[in-house]
Amino acid sequence: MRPNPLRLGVNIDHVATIRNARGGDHPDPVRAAELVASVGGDGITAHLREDRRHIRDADLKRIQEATDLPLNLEMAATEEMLEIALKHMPHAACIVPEKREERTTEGGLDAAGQHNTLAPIVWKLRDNGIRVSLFIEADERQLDAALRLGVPVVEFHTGEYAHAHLEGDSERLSRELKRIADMSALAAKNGIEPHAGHGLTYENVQPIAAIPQLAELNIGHYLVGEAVFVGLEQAVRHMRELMDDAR
Ligand SMILES: CC(=O)[C@@H](O)[C@H](O)COP(=O)(O)O
Ligand SMILES: NCC(=O)COP(=O)(O)O
Repeated sequence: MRPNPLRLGVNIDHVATIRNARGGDHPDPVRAAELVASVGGDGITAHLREDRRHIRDADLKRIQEATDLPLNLEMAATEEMLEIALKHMPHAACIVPEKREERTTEGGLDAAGQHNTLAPIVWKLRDNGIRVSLFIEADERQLDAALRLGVPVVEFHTGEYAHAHLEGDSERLSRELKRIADMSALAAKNGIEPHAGHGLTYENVQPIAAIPQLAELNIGHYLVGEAVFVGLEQAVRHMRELMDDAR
């Protein structure tokens, strides 16, 4: 069986982090989105955090106007974010868990424990034609909950996998990889399109990219960091090559 094509969504949040460090307008995440489009990235991901620590409201419209690439808006499950999503109508909305004090998204969304909170938000987005995705751990209980919510897409949080790789813990790494592979197969079998992302790098991306059912990887922090040394275009191109080789 030939695996599905694997899309690369580039998360440009941390271009905005650098911009915000000085309060001006440089570097502009919109310019990053244009560069991603020019080198064949498949989509732009942007997380409008409740505390606006990187992407800001005004960036969304500017990103949408600057490129034709589909925008995947990462958002917390709140009324405020729902309203913003409905105003901007991104191609996709990925519901993520959010804690103000966290350094980054530390785990997956508890879709199983929050069905009643998530359901009206998921349905409202879906009824307005936005492709809804849930950012969850690769775990059967969470996948079941995603099925019950009727979402077309889940994105598996690869943070634990990335930590295991960083720490050189090969046993944990194999375990994490297996659960992402198993849950990707189960999602696809049940008609949900599996995506993955968080903490992916040149060094750890290939085993994930080789999972045949995965349709999209969303990668940001590492690419923006690497862009400091080689430029964003080259960083995206190289990531794309590694993903294609792994396929
Ligand atoms: C949900 C997720 O994983 C992304 O939004 C990404 O990591 C954004 O960066 P921060 O988590 O650092 O805000
Ligand atoms: N959903 C994951 C994402 O968009 C990118 O995460 P990271 O590569 O910035 O860790």
